[in-house]
Amino acid sequence: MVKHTIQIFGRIKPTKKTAAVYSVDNEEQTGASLEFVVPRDLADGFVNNKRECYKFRFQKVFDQTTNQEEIFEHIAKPVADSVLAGYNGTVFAYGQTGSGKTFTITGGAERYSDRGIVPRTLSYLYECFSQDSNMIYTAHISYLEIYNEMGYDLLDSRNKASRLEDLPKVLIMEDPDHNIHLRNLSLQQSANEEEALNLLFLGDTNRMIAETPMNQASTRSHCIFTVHLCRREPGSATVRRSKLHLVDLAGSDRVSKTGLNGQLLTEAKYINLSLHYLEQVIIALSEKNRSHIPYRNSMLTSVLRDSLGGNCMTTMIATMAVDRRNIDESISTCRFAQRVALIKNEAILNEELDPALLIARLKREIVSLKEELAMVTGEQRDDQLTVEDIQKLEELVKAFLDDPDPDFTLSLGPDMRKIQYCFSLLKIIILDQQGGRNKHSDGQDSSAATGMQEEKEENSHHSAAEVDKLKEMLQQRDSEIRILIKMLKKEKKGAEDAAAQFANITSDQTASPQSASRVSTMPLLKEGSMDTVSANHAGRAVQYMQRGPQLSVGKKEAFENFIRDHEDHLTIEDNKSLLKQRSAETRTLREQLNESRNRITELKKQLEMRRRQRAAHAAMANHTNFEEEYDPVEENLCKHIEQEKLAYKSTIGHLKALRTEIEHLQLLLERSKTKLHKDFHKWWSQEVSSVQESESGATARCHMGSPNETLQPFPAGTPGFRAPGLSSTTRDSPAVQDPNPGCPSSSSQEIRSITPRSGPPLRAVPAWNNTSLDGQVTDSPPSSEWRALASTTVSSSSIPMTGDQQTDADILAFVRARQNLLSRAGPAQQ
Ligand SMILES: Nc1ncnc2c1ncn2[C@@H]1O[C@H](COP(=O)(O)OP(=O)(O)OP(=O)(O)O)[C@@H](O)[C@H]1O
Repeated sequence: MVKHTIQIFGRIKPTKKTAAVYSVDNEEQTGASLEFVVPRDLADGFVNNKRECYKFRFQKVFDQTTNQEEIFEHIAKPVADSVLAGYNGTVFAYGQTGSGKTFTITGGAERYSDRGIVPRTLSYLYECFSQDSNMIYTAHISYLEIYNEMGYDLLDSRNKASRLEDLPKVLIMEDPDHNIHLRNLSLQQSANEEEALNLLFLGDTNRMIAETPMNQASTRSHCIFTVHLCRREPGSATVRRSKLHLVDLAGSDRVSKTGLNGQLLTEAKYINLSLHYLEQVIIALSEKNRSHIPYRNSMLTSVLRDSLGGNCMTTMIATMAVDRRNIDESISTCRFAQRVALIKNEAILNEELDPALLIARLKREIVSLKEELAMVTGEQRDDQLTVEDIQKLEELVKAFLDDPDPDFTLSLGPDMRKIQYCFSLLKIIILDQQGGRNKHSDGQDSSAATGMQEEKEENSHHSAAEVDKLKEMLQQRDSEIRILIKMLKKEKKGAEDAAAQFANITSDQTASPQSASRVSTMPLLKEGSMDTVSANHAGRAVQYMQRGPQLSVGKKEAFENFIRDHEDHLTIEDNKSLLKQRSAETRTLREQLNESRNRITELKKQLEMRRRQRAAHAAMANHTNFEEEYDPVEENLCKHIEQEKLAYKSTIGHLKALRTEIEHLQLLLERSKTKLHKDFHKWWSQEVSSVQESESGATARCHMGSPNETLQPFPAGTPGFRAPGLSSTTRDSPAVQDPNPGCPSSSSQEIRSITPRSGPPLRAVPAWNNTSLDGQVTDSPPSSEWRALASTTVSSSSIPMTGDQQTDADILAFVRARQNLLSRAGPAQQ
């Protein structure tokens, strides 16, 4: 058992604003200190307004310039090490909203170097697994979000959650031994780093997509990413199970300060309530002789029960913003940390016997004991040795005879049948070796040997038949496997071809096969669905659209503009070019690797040749110990090989790091794309409803003004209505005339620049003009239907367009049919 107090670290968020006066001293022998000096006028707002200096102790305080790597090395790595050893571990970030909790735990979404504790810990854990060949490790991952006292499973892979409530709800259960179980929280096995990172990405995407207006940017929810580790020695029934919780708590801002009302206030109260219960638990734990700890008051404290005052190595990161307006919140974060530092945990090695492995081991022991018993009591086992037994024994005898070590023993266990069989084998071998010399020299021996020989022949005949049967089965399986591989390749090729058409971000051939499969599993657009979008449009829009549902033509165009003006666009482009650069670097490194491998092979050949030559010379000169003689050529070749091997290894290291970076960049891009989609849809629906509102008002007015209008203008689909960024006016289409000048829904309505209330402003584009991505404007109308419509001269009508390709085609067909009918009926009736 390891007793220790919860470790507390401080991290100060970089600021460009005027910072409060504070000082960090990491040189102190007993840890570090953080001191705030608050001027008297500011101090008035605090509980103790007489004080001007507030000094707090931490294990270490990381000032503004500290990077993510240092945070991982100092804070998370030691916890990860104890988890690898079999102890539970928790790292949690606490601090006011915007102080850098998510940045510290998960990381920033823009740069690879901004990776937070979670991805870095995953990389570290999997690296440790691969380096420790004496142990078998298995890892499972869960990702829980707690919001308003309700748990949600973030690893829901259905990708359908648009609200938090769509995610599976997690319920907390307690068994009679007071162990907490989380029902509905999925535990996903991850065999390697990439799978684990994909799970993190899935959880973060769900976290982002499912964020409600009330829950923006995770401010008001707690997120717990957990790695469940299992470690055992091969063949051993003893397993060590440990858990690592990486926790991003909700913002700790005090409600009175936030000035909230309504739903937000309820929410803030919930959060505050759960953080309040967390504080209560922490106070109770820091007090001596407190028997009752109120863990059950909230879901958060129930889940983190082991991490606080239990069986866990726990570390807290207090995140702080030091600009002057945040100083009181930072001081209260420090106060909270001081209390946390008093809590003592007792971490125990979570070692247990795996029942399944234990049963298997006990069964083996029973068999062995039975055999021993039979041997001691002289009881003979009369069942025959199986073909496998015989083969194994023959191999054992061969190994025994081949081993030059005189101490090497033939261990057969306490089974007399095996012992006798081996003896008979040995005898046959000896007799064989004696060959003709002793053959038939003694009639009795000879007949015994013949008897044994016959028995052996019978056995081998028997086993030959079995072997044939097995060979046949093997062939059958081989053919099955070949067929399956062929099918798989075909499937994979189909998927890759489709993915390659649409995904140029991930089209790099050097990307890992796993990432390729990630791309191929994305929903793809149907062929031909892009016919009216320019090639350029198709390229980029499709890249972004891979995640979401198919968009109509107008929406695609609007999306194009939206992408261009989105705040994340530059970051995405930067990451894309970085990805390309890294992929190119990977290609170069691969080439270097191949060259290095070839050089090593060549050098080895030369060395081999040299050795042969020397051996041949020595043989001619009858020179026996030539191998010990110094040969400068050989020495030089060996040196070269070693150098090449070193270079090879270092290139492999580089490649591995590059691969991780590429995978991370791909995930960042995916996340940005998802965000873009989400933002676009939000903005689009806002625009649609606002246009609908204004158009319906205007339509009502126009109706009153033109009672004789035959074709009724549609509220939201008139040519005057324009999807954001999409052509809307009929200015360039003289065939379509405005029946109601001045009416907002009429065709004469000029370009209306729609500026989103949220999201980037979009530029207006003239009707019939297709604006390509590079900004060139062409005169072609956006679709053939439109051209046809123009030529049918639908005068004095406003054609409603919905933006949905199918629906719009139906409307146009209807209009054309009507036009035909009217022209047949004659102009008089029109
Ligand atoms: N150490 C840092 N270096 C650079 N940027 C940072 C750092 N810490 C935080 N940021 C930036 O500050 C912003 C807010 O950080 P973050 O979202 O991590 O805060 P938070 O404490 O998790 O907030 P919330 O409680 O609302 O979830 C982000 O844009 C983030 O990238």
